[in-house]
Amino acid sequence: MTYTLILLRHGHSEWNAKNLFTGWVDVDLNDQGREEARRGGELLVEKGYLPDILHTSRLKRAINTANIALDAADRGWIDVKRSWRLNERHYGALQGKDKAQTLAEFGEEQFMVWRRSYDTPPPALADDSEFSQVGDPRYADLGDEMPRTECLKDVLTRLMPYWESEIKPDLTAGKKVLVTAHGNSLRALVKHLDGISDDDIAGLNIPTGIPLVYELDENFEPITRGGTYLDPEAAAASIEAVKNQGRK
Ligand SMILES: O=C(O)[C@@H](CO)OP(=O)(O)O
Repeated sequence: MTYTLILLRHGHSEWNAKNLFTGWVDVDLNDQGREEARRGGELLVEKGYLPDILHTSRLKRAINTANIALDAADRGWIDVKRSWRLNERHYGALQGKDKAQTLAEFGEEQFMVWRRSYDTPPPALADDSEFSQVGDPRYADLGDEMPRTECLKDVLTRLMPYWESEIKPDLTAGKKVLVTAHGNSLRALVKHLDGISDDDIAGLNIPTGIPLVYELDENFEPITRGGTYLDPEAAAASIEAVKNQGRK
């Protein structure tokens, strides 16, 4: 018995284009992102990976990526589950800040610790900031779990209960599961699936809009470590672009 899990990072957003830290700010896709999502859906058809169920975050760039991709695959009718546990990493006080300016102000080392270290979160975001999500009705059910900042380790901690209680049961039921989420929530999931060390995860980046397929064995371990991108060339180019954000 093998299980099929398809991971899809949302396409380019308005803030990816502006080079701003985004996190939980609910920014929409731009034209490039919508096109990436459509192409992602076409790839699902071309390579024969039609999902049976969708799991998304509660952020519109992931929701709209899924809608566009599934529409392109004539699969808009499948069941959907949404969870804040798939949201992007909360970027704390960096939300809304320019990546290039942050790099110039704090230097390469601190910039990369905030972006890619496993267990050092950025400073917390004040509740009265225009970029805070405190008081947003979509997170009314979170109570004390509402983050003000997160490192990747925090993301993994809040993601794992959802993986166990919602995604794994769908896989066990024999469904092809599509997860549309974010650069850092997918890095956390991939870290878990591939058993990547706390140090090595710093070097892993997820491209926008390109489906990444994991075939998992009965113990939910990848048959091919790292999974398979449905368009490997486009994935390699996009990974470079993500890596170099803030450096233009
Ligand atoms: O700004 C963000 O929320 C993330 C994803 O776009 O950026 P980074 O790749 O720098 O973690």
